[in-house]
Amino acid sequence: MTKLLASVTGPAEAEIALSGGADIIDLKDPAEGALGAVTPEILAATIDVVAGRRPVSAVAGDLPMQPDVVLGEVKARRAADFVKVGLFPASRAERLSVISALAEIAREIRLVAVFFADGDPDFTLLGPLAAAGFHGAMIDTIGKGGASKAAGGLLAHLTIGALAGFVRTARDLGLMTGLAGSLEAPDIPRLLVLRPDYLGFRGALTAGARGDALDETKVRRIAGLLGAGGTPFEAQDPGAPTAAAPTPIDEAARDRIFVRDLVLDMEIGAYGHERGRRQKVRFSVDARIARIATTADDIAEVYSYDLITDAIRALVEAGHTDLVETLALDLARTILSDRRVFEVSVRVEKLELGPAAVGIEIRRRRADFFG
Ligand SMILES: O=C[C@H](O)COP(=O)(O)O
Repeated sequence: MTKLLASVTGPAEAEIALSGGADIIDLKDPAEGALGAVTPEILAATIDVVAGRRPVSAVAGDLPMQPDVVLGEVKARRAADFVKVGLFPASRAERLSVISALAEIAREIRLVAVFFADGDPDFTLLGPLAAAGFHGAMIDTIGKGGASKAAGGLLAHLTIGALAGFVRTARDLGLMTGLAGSLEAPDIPRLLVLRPDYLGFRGALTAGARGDALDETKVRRIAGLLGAGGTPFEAQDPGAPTAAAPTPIDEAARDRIFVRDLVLDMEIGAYGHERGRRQKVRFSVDARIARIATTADDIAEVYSYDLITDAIRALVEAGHTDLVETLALDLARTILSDRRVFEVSVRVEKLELGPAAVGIEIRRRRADFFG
């Protein structure tokens, strides 16, 4: 299950984060920048208060990409369970020099590299990070609050497809994965689809601005959304299938979320002439969900069509697919992995093969994939 990383300023906020249900206590000074570090003394005091109840991570600071500087700051925080090291904008050679300098301590200190979605992220560095012995890799944003908040968080800078590629590659390399960057409640179900090891929050957990104190109610709400797998409606779904035999659909208890006629260019087809080029494919998806409560006005509580378009785009960006059948099944499986969705129809049409659109339409229920 995807865990909640909560960035706190010290022992007092660590207690609030723990009471609210955070899984990882992450030390950070928001006044000092995206990865503003707390002092080793505050780190020690927080580790004392947390007392092993949860892992404690610490950021090394907003640092220049100079090996000696980074190495020194990381070593000063070796008491933490994880130390997060930012890969700030710099040349590839400079970033690589920092990564290889850290290899000497990667056996004794669990290192997590932080890419910045708005800071020239270079995911080809995932291989060198794994080779250097890093424990994990995550994405965050440098811009926080104010004007940059208006510019949006993580999803304003990287597509779901790019994030899916990051999580997949990092996981294949054996790295723990995390995503963060001015995340808000509605982002949670969209990112849970990617199954990162954790999502990181600060701004969404405070009473107001990012520098304000942590608010336990807000931590609890975000923890609840993560713990529910982004599926707060599950308990209200009276007709959720539990056995292999399909239950009859109670039409009155269902609502419908749809995406119609989304046309994207993608690599698809089993013929030689279809390889190495993109062609237009039209997607239409109709998802049956538990009836939405008449009081629901919070996007975080409602299954969103964003989840459908995200799933389509992630599959399209994942690379060549031979068959529309495979594509339709993968899409149906992804959409039904959200427990709020009871049944889905997926239509995939290739638009450039002849005078007519050709393709497939399938209808599946949760029990078809998940028993
Ligand atoms: O590591 C996670 C960050 O502290 C996230 O902070 P933010 O949600 O304010 O961008």
